[in-house]
Amino acid sequence: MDIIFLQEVKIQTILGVPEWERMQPQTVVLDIELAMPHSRSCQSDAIEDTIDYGRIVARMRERLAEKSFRLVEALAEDLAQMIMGEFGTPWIKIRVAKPGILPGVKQLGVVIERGQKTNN
Ligand SMILES: Nc1nc2c(c(=O)[nH]1)N=C([C@H](O)[C@@H](O)CO)CN2
Repeated sequence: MDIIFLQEVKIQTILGVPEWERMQPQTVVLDIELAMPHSRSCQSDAIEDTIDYGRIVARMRERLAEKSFRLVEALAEDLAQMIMGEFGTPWIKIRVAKPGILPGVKQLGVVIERGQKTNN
């Protein structure tokens, strides 16, 4: 099974529980791994045979501009379901981090994993 990864994708969005935190967009940092449904592109060298990671980044930016969440868990779940539904990946792992939101903590957040890895 082949995996596409995206590391330290920075996106601005409204997120947080308290009102003060939701008053302006903050940066979330995303690390994503997603399974390819097949490995055809390794032989064909054709973008049509793979999941275009540029399109995933563009869709996540659109999504987080139009929606807002209170919890990092809910944000991660929404992106996982969107990517699985729109891009046909059978398995995804998403790490959502908030940098510098709590004093003395560099980053905090959540990691979720959805779907099944297949044996391609
Ligand atoms: N498990 C979580 N705990 C907390 C979250 C969260 O999203 N998931 N969020 C907050 C606040 O938004 C915090 O970042 C700022 O007060 C607190 N705990």
